[in-house]
Amino acid sequence: MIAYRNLRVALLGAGSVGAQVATLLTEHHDELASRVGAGLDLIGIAVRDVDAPRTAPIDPALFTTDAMGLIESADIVIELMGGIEPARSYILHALNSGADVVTGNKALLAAHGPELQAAAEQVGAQVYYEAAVAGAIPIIRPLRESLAGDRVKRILGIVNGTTNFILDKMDVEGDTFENALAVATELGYAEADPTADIEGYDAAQKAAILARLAFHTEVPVEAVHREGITQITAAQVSQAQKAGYVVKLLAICERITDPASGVDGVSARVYPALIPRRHPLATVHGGKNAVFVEAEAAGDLMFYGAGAGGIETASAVLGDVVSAARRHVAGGPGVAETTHANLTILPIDSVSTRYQITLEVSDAPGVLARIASLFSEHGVSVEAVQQSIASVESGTSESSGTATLVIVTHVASERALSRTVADIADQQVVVRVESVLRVEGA
Ligand SMILES: NC(=O)C1=CN([C@@H]2O[C@H](COP(=O)(O)OP(=O)(O)OC[C@H]3O[C@@H](n4cnc5c(N)ncnc54)[C@H](O)[C@@H]3O)[C@@H](O)[C@H]2O)C=CC1
Ligand SMILES: N[C@@H](CC=O)C(=O)O
Ligand code: NA
Repeated sequence: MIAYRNLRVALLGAGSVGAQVATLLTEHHDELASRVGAGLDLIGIAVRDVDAPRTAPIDPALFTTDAMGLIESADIVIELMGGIEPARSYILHALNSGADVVTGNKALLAAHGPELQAAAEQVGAQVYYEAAVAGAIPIIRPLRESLAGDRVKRILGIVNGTTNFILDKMDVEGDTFENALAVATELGYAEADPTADIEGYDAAQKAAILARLAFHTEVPVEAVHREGITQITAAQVSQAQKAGYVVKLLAICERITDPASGVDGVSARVYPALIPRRHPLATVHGGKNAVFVEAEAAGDLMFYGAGAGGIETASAVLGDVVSAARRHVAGGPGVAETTHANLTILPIDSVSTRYQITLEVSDAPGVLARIASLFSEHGVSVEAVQQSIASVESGTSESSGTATLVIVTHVASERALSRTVADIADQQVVVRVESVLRVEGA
């Protein structure tokens, strides 16, 4: 039985996700009301242009350009415009007006999360953001609530649908980067400016959010080491395939100890990495995401599903709307988030992992031994060396007198590895360092 007054829901933005949220809120009205114990009435949608053509069947009377006025009449405000301003001002206005806020805006949360959380706490409101990381996949709630009694050791995530879609198309279909990006944009996966996806900014924002929740520590997005996928070539993808790996853009959040100083802290980083094809993350195809969590007591957990897409992400948004509405009905404070652990955020230099280094070298006696000795001088242990294939296959080795060496190391520190690579690059017998890729999940 519904005893509570109907709750007034305002939506800001009617793009890929917002339009789906509006449709589901309307179509599922009665079902949601019975789950919450109160009707959820969509009272308006703030847009830039009320007359713009829409693909979703939304009542045109809901559209308004008066976002501030709409916010002031709402119990729950859903922000799905993206970007920093005016989203930040609208959310602060909503919180100060006593409304709970639901958002999928990871850019804003990564840049201004502490400010929004403080504003919410001050007025006893709550900010919900399940859609901000890995779209439809429940990962914020599991980290904030289900794993609140455990100790997370490491998170290894494919958290950007656009880049996973592109790399997967290059791997499985041999598609070009440009074509795959165009399709990902058409499917509604990409950000308004896809640079955010392909240069790793979006994944870095998500890594900052995940690390904050996992390690109870503020992690500024600027402290997340970031590399995108624009340097990944078709040749690297195909070489990885031959060697039994797949290239994935990974977000890694990890408790580590700096090998030089012994300082304990947190590493948050995003880069394209090689993963063995047998690893569960290697089977994540298309726009799908997966977050692999290693916790002290729980062991390994994997969260998998749609990381992007309008209707899929709308599911996560609606879950948050239901949580916010239930809190209104039941009363009481929301779920507390703590950043009391205050761990040191360690730079990329403090990280240790495995590496694959591809070199073009003179095809002469003693070269391999010289390269191997440089690894050993820097304390980097070599696991495997392969004399490639690529230059021989293309018939260039005989004509150019060069060979390709693919070297995989055991776990080494980033510092030792970069010194090794710098020394290798200085050798006369080395024509060029073709690529240095980290190997994860092995
Ligand atoms: N598309 C996806 O798969 C996912 C998106 N998100 C996030 O959800 C949010 C929305 O994403 P999309 O729907 O894909 O973006 P979108 O670009 O399709 O839609 C945003 C809409 O907001 C409108 N808008 C922008 N500024 C406005 C303003 N000042 N006033 C009124 N309307 C304004 C735009 O005109 C556009 O219609 C973003 O923060 C995005 O990062 C999160 C997870 C997945
Ligand atoms: N652009 C993002 C959308 C979801 O967060 C992505 O591709 O994952
Ligand atoms: Na999510």
